[in-house]
Amino acid sequence: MLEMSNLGSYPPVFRQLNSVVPQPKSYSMDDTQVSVSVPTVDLQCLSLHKLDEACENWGIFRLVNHGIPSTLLSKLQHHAKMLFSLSFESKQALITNPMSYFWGTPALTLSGAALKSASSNMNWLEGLNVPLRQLPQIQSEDPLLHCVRLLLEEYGRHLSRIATTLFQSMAKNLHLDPEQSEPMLEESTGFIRVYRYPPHHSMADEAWGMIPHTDSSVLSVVNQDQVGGLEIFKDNKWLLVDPIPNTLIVHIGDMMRAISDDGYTSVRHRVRVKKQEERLSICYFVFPAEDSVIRSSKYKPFTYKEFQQEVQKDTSTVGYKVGLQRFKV
Ligand SMILES: O=C(O)CCC(=O)C(=O)O
Ligand SMILES: [Fe+2]
Repeated sequence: MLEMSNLGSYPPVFRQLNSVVPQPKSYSMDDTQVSVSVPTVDLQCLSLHKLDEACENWGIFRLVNHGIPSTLLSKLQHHAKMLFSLSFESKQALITNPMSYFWGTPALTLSGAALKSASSNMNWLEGLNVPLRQLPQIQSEDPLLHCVRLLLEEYGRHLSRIATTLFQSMAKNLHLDPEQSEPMLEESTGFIRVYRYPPHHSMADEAWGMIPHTDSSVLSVVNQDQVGGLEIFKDNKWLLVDPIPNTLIVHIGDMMRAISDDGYTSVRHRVRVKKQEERLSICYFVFPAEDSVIRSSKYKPFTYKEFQQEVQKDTSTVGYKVGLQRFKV
Protein backbone atom coordinates (compact mmCIF):
# COMPACT_ATOMS: atom_id res chain seq x y z
CA MET A 1 0.00 0.00 0.00
CA LEU A 2 1.50 3.35 -0.99
CA GLU A 3 1.98 5.99 1.65
CA MET A 4 -0.71 8.45 0.60
CA SER A 5 -1.07 10.65 3.65
CA ASN A 6 -0.90 14.39 3.16
CA LEU A 7 -0.88 14.17 -0.61
CA GLY A 8 -1.99 17.81 -0.80
CA SER A 9 1.35 18.89 0.64
CA TYR A 10 3.18 17.71 -2.50
CA PRO A 11 3.43 19.80 -5.67
CA PRO A 12 0.70 18.51 -8.05
CA VAL A 13 3.25 17.01 -10.47
CA PHE A 14 4.28 14.50 -7.78
CA ARG A 15 0.76 13.35 -6.92
CA GLN A 16 -0.18 11.16 -9.89
CA LEU A 17 -0.39 7.46 -9.30
CA ASN A 18 1.29 5.19 -11.82
CA SER A 19 2.82 8.06 -13.72
CA VAL A 20 5.84 7.17 -15.77
CA VAL A 21 8.82 9.30 -14.82
CA PRO A 22 10.90 10.07 -17.91
CA GLN A 23 14.36 8.60 -17.22
CA PRO A 24 17.01 9.51 -19.80
CA LYS A 25 19.10 6.49 -20.81
CA SER A 26 22.30 7.81 -19.28
CA TYR A 27 20.52 8.03 -15.93
CA SER A 28 19.08 4.50 -15.98
CA MET A 29 18.54 2.93 -12.58
CA ASP A 30 19.57 -0.64 -13.23
CA ASP A 31 22.89 -0.57 -11.40
CA THR A 32 23.38 -2.44 -8.15
CA GLN A 33 23.50 -0.56 -4.89
CA VAL A 34 26.60 -1.06 -2.77
CA SER A 35 27.36 1.03 0.29
CA VAL A 36 30.72 2.68 0.66
CA SER A 37 32.52 3.90 3.72
CA VAL A 38 33.81 7.38 2.84
CA PRO A 39 36.81 8.76 4.81
CA THR A 40 36.04 10.26 8.21
CA VAL A 41 37.42 13.63 9.27
CA ASP A 42 37.31 14.63 12.94
CA LEU A 43 36.90 18.41 13.28
CA GLN A 44 37.98 18.43 16.93
CA CYS A 45 41.26 16.59 16.29
CA LEU A 46 41.77 17.66 12.70
CA SER A 47 44.44 15.63 10.91
CA LEU A 48 45.68 17.72 7.97
CA HIS A 49 47.03 14.59 6.35
CA LYS A 50 43.70 12.71 6.53
CA LEU A 51 41.85 15.76 5.27
CA ASP A 52 44.22 16.16 2.33
CA GLU A 53 43.91 12.51 1.36
CA ALA A 54 40.11 12.63 1.49
CA CYS A 55 39.98 15.76 -0.70
CA GLU A 56 42.47 14.38 -3.19
CA ASN A 57 41.22 10.81 -3.57
CA TRP A 58 37.54 11.10 -2.76
CA GLY A 59 36.24 14.68 -2.94
CA ILE A 60 33.91 13.75 -0.11
CA PHE A 61 34.23 12.88 3.57
CA ARG A 62 32.17 12.32 6.69
CA LEU A 63 32.62 14.99 9.34
CA VAL A 64 32.41 13.94 12.99
CA ASN A 65 32.82 16.00 16.17
CA HIS A 66 31.62 19.04 14.24
CA GLY A 67 30.33 20.82 17.34
CA ILE A 68 26.68 21.23 16.24
CA PRO A 69 24.47 20.13 19.15
CA SER A 70 22.44 17.06 18.22
CA THR A 71 19.34 18.82 19.62
CA LEU A 72 19.77 21.59 17.01
CA LEU A 73 20.09 19.00 14.23
CA SER A 74 16.96 17.14 15.30
CA LYS A 75 14.92 20.31 15.94
CA LEU A 76 15.79 21.61 12.49
CA GLN A 77 14.83 18.31 10.84
CA HIS A 78 11.58 18.22 12.80
CA HIS A 79 10.55 21.81 12.01
CA ALA A 80 11.54 21.48 8.35
CA LYS A 81 9.33 18.38 8.13
CA MET A 82 6.43 20.34 9.64
CA LEU A 83 6.94 23.17 7.16
CA PHE A 84 6.95 20.78 4.18
CA SER A 85 3.82 19.06 5.47
CA LEU A 86 1.79 22.26 4.97
CA SER A 87 -0.38 22.30 1.86
CA PHE A 88 1.37 23.08 -1.43
CA GLU A 89 -0.62 26.31 -1.71
CA SER A 90 0.26 27.41 1.84
CA LYS A 91 3.95 26.87 1.15
CA GLN A 92 3.71 28.93 -2.03
CA ALA A 93 2.02 31.76 -0.11
CA LEU A 94 4.22 31.59 3.00
CA ILE A 95 7.71 31.11 1.61
CA THR A 96 8.53 34.37 -0.09
CA ASN A 97 11.47 36.63 -0.85
CA PRO A 98 14.30 36.46 0.30
CA MET A 99 13.52 32.74 0.73
CA SER A 100 12.02 30.78 -2.12
CA TYR A 101 10.07 27.57 -2.59
CA PHE A 102 10.76 25.42 -5.67
CA TRP A 103 10.21 21.91 -7.00
CA GLY A 104 11.20 19.65 -9.91
CA THR A 105 14.72 21.05 -10.23
CA PRO A 106 17.50 22.27 -7.93
CA ALA A 107 18.69 24.76 -10.60
CA LEU A 108 17.48 28.23 -9.64
CA THR A 109 17.76 31.74 -11.08
CA LEU A 110 19.47 34.47 -9.05
CA SER A 111 16.10 35.42 -7.57
CA GLY A 112 15.53 31.83 -6.40
CA ALA A 113 12.92 30.74 -8.97
CA ALA A 114 13.21 27.36 -10.73
CA LEU A 115 15.37 27.76 -13.83
CA LYS A 116 13.76 26.66 -17.09
CA SER A 117 15.86 23.82 -18.47
CA ALA A 118 16.18 22.51 -22.03
CA SER A 119 15.97 18.95 -20.69
CA SER A 120 12.82 17.19 -19.51
CA ASN A 121 14.52 15.54 -16.53
CA MET A 122 12.34 15.71 -13.50
CA ASN A 123 14.18 15.88 -10.20
CA TRP A 124 11.84 14.34 -7.65
CA LEU A 125 12.20 17.06 -5.02
CA GLU A 126 10.79 20.19 -3.52
CA GLY A 127 12.92 22.69 -1.67
CA LEU A 128 13.42 25.81 0.31
CA ASN A 129 16.23 28.18 -0.70
CA VAL A 130 17.62 30.36 2.06
CA PRO A 131 20.35 32.99 1.46
CA LEU A 132 21.90 33.22 4.95
CA ARG A 133 22.93 36.87 4.60
CA GLN A 134 19.31 37.89 4.13
CA LEU A 135 17.85 35.68 6.84
CA PRO A 136 17.56 38.49 9.46
CA GLN A 137 15.23 40.35 7.05
CA ILE A 138 12.59 37.66 7.34
CA GLN A 139 10.01 38.90 9.81
CA SER A 140 7.23 36.36 9.50
CA GLU A 141 4.11 36.44 11.64
CA ASP A 142 3.80 32.72 11.09
CA PRO A 143 5.11 30.95 14.23
CA LEU A 144 6.42 27.91 12.34
CA LEU A 145 8.32 29.98 9.78
CA HIS A 146 9.65 32.19 12.55
CA CYS A 147 10.93 29.13 14.40
CA VAL A 148 12.52 27.68 11.23
CA ARG A 149 14.23 31.03 10.63
CA LEU A 150 15.75 31.10 14.13
CA LEU A 151 16.95 27.52 13.82
CA LEU A 152 18.46 28.19 10.39
CA GLU A 153 20.26 31.25 11.73
CA GLU A 154 21.87 29.20 14.47
CA TYR A 155 22.62 26.35 12.07
CA GLY A 156 24.11 28.80 9.54
CA ARG A 157 26.52 30.18 12.14
CA HIS A 158 27.78 26.67 12.84
CA LEU A 159 28.17 25.95 9.13
CA SER A 160 30.15 29.16 8.56
CA ARG A 161 32.49 28.14 11.37
CA ILE A 162 32.88 24.62 10.00
CA ALA A 163 33.45 25.73 6.40
CA THR A 164 36.02 28.34 7.45
CA THR A 165 37.96 25.86 9.60
CA LEU A 166 37.97 23.26 6.85
CA PHE A 167 38.90 25.73 4.11
CA GLN A 168 41.78 27.21 6.12
CA SER A 169 43.15 23.72 6.70
CA MET A 170 42.82 22.87 3.01
CA ALA A 171 44.57 26.16 2.10
CA LYS A 172 47.41 25.17 4.43
CA ASN A 173 47.67 21.74 2.83
CA LEU A 174 47.74 23.31 -0.63
CA HIS A 175 50.30 25.95 0.44
CA LEU A 176 48.05 28.74 -0.80
CA ASP A 177 49.10 32.33 -0.22
CA PRO A 178 46.80 33.51 2.64
CA GLU A 179 46.12 36.87 0.99
CA GLN A 180 45.02 35.27 -2.25
CA SER A 181 43.10 32.42 -0.69
CA GLU A 182 41.07 34.50 1.78
CA PRO A 183 38.45 35.79 -0.73
CA MET A 184 38.08 32.25 -2.11
CA LEU A 185 35.71 31.46 0.76
CA GLU A 186 33.27 34.29 1.39
CA GLU A 187 30.97 33.44 4.28
CA SER A 188 28.31 35.94 3.19
CA THR A 189 27.70 33.90 0.02
CA GLY A 190 26.51 30.92 2.09
CA PHE A 191 23.05 29.57 1.49
CA ILE A 192 20.99 26.68 2.74
CA ARG A 193 18.77 24.38 0.73
CA VAL A 194 16.26 22.30 2.61
CA TYR A 195 15.00 19.49 0.35
CA ARG A 196 12.12 17.10 0.68
CA TYR A 197 12.18 14.19 -1.74
CA PRO A 198 8.57 12.96 -1.96
CA PRO A 199 7.86 9.24 -2.18
CA HIS A 200 7.04 8.50 -5.81
CA HIS A 201 4.21 6.48 -7.19
CA SER A 202 5.57 5.80 -10.65
CA MET A 203 5.74 2.42 -12.37
CA ALA A 204 9.44 2.16 -11.62
CA ASP A 205 10.65 1.10 -8.18
CA GLU A 206 12.76 4.19 -7.81
CA ALA A 207 13.24 7.63 -9.33
CA TRP A 208 15.92 10.29 -9.28
CA GLY A 209 15.59 12.82 -6.52
CA MET A 210 18.54 14.63 -8.00
CA ILE A 211 20.29 13.66 -11.22
CA PRO A 212 24.10 13.24 -11.30
CA HIS A 213 26.07 16.45 -10.85
CA THR A 214 29.02 18.08 -9.16
CA ASP A 215 28.40 21.06 -6.86
CA SER A 216 29.50 24.50 -8.06
CA SER A 217 30.49 25.56 -4.53
CA VAL A 218 33.83 25.68 -2.75
CA LEU A 219 32.41 23.30 -0.15
CA SER A 220 28.96 21.82 0.46
CA VAL A 221 27.82 20.25 3.70
CA VAL A 222 24.94 17.77 3.69
CA ASN A 223 22.88 16.84 6.71
CA GLN A 224 20.66 13.94 5.61
CA ASP A 225 17.98 12.14 7.60
CA GLN A 226 18.04 8.36 8.16
CA VAL A 227 16.22 7.41 4.92
CA GLY A 228 19.35 7.40 2.74
CA GLY A 229 19.69 7.64 -1.04
CA LEU A 230 22.82 9.78 -1.54
CA GLU A 231 25.23 8.13 -4.00
CA ILE A 232 28.70 9.03 -5.27
CA PHE A 233 30.52 8.01 -8.43
CA LYS A 234 33.92 6.52 -7.62
CA ASP A 235 36.17 4.12 -9.55
CA ASN A 236 33.51 3.84 -12.27
CA LYS A 237 30.80 2.74 -9.87
CA TRP A 238 27.88 4.40 -8.15
CA LEU A 239 28.11 3.82 -4.40
CA LEU A 240 25.65 4.56 -1.59
CA VAL A 241 26.69 6.90 1.21
CA ASP A 242 24.67 5.60 4.14
CA PRO A 243 23.31 8.02 6.73
CA ILE A 244 24.91 7.94 10.20
CA PRO A 245 23.22 10.04 12.92
CA ASN A 246 24.96 13.25 14.02
CA THR A 247 27.53 13.18 11.21
CA LEU A 248 27.70 15.52 8.22
CA ILE A 249 28.81 14.83 4.68
CA VAL A 250 31.19 17.34 3.09
CA HIS A 251 31.53 17.58 -0.71
CA ILE A 252 34.39 19.33 -2.48
CA GLY A 253 32.80 21.62 -5.09
CA ASP A 254 33.99 22.81 -8.51
CA MET A 255 35.44 26.06 -7.13
CA MET A 256 37.66 24.16 -4.68
CA ARG A 257 38.72 21.88 -7.48
CA ALA A 258 39.85 24.88 -9.56
CA ILE A 259 41.47 26.61 -6.55
CA SER A 260 43.46 23.43 -5.88
CA ASP A 261 44.53 23.28 -9.55
CA ASP A 262 42.67 19.97 -9.92
CA GLY A 263 44.55 18.55 -6.93
CA TYR A 264 41.17 17.99 -5.27
CA THR A 265 38.21 16.26 -6.92
CA SER A 266 34.67 17.62 -7.06
CA VAL A 267 32.78 14.40 -6.59
CA ARG A 268 29.86 13.45 -8.83
CA HIS A 269 26.81 12.54 -6.79
CA ARG A 270 23.07 11.94 -7.11
CA VAL A 271 20.06 11.15 -4.94
CA ARG A 272 17.82 8.11 -5.40
CA VAL A 273 14.30 8.27 -4.00
CA LYS A 274 12.24 5.35 -2.84
CA LYS A 275 8.68 4.40 -3.50
CA GLN A 276 7.44 4.52 0.06
CA GLU A 277 9.53 6.93 2.02
CA GLU A 278 10.13 10.64 1.74
CA ARG A 279 13.62 11.93 2.48
CA LEU A 280 14.76 15.21 4.01
CA SER A 281 18.17 16.82 3.70
CA ILE A 282 19.55 20.18 4.75
CA CYS A 283 22.47 21.34 2.63
CA TYR A 284 24.84 24.29 3.00
CA PHE A 285 26.84 25.77 0.11
CA VAL A 286 29.54 28.43 0.20
CA PHE A 287 31.37 30.23 -2.63
CA PRO A 288 34.24 32.61 -3.38
CA ALA A 289 33.54 36.36 -3.25
CA GLU A 290 31.59 37.05 -6.46
CA ASP A 291 34.22 39.12 -8.27
CA SER A 292 37.39 37.40 -7.00
CA VAL A 293 39.41 35.92 -9.81
CA ILE A 294 40.25 32.23 -9.51
CA ARG A 295 43.66 31.56 -11.05
CA SER A 296 45.12 28.15 -11.78
CA SER A 297 47.22 26.44 -14.41
CA LYS A 298 44.32 24.29 -15.65
CA TYR A 299 41.67 26.96 -16.22
CA LYS A 300 41.43 30.43 -17.71
CA PRO A 301 41.13 33.04 -14.96
CA PHE A 302 37.45 33.34 -14.02
CA THR A 303 35.18 34.64 -11.30
CA TYR A 304 32.43 32.66 -9.62
CA LYS A 305 29.96 35.12 -11.15
CA GLU A 306 31.14 34.15 -14.65
CA PHE A 307 31.00 30.47 -13.78
CA GLN A 308 27.46 30.78 -12.48
CA GLN A 309 26.33 32.66 -15.61
CA GLU A 310 27.79 29.90 -17.78
CA VAL A 311 26.03 27.20 -15.73
CA GLN A 312 22.69 29.01 -16.04
CA LYS A 313 23.15 29.46 -19.78
CA ASP A 314 24.04 25.79 -20.32
CA THR A 315 21.15 24.59 -18.17
CA SER A 316 18.64 26.59 -20.20
CA THR A 317 20.13 25.86 -23.62
CA VAL A 318 21.92 22.48 -23.52
CA GLY A 319 19.82 21.12 -20.64
CA TYR A 320 22.65 20.36 -18.21
CA LYS A 321 25.62 21.95 -16.49
CA VAL A 322 28.88 21.72 -18.44
CA GLY A 323 30.79 23.36 -15.59
CA LEU A 324 34.57 23.63 -15.35
CA GLN A 325 35.11 22.16 -18.85
CA ARG A 326 33.95 25.53 -20.22
CA PHE A 327 36.96 27.22 -18.62
CA LYS A 328 39.74 24.71 -19.48
CA VAL A 329 42.89 26.27 -20.96
O1 LIG B 1 20.03 15.97 -0.72
C1 LIG B 1 21.19 15.59 -0.77
O2 LIG B 1 21.63 14.71 -0.04
C2 LIG B 1 22.17 16.17 -1.77
C3 LIG B 1 21.73 17.44 -2.42
C4 LIG B 1 22.70 17.90 -3.45
O3 LIG B 1 23.50 17.15 -3.94
C5 LIG B 1 22.71 19.31 -3.92
O4 LIG B 1 21.85 20.10 -3.54
O5 LIG B 1 23.61 19.67 -4.70
FE1 LIG C 1 25.00 18.27 -4.92
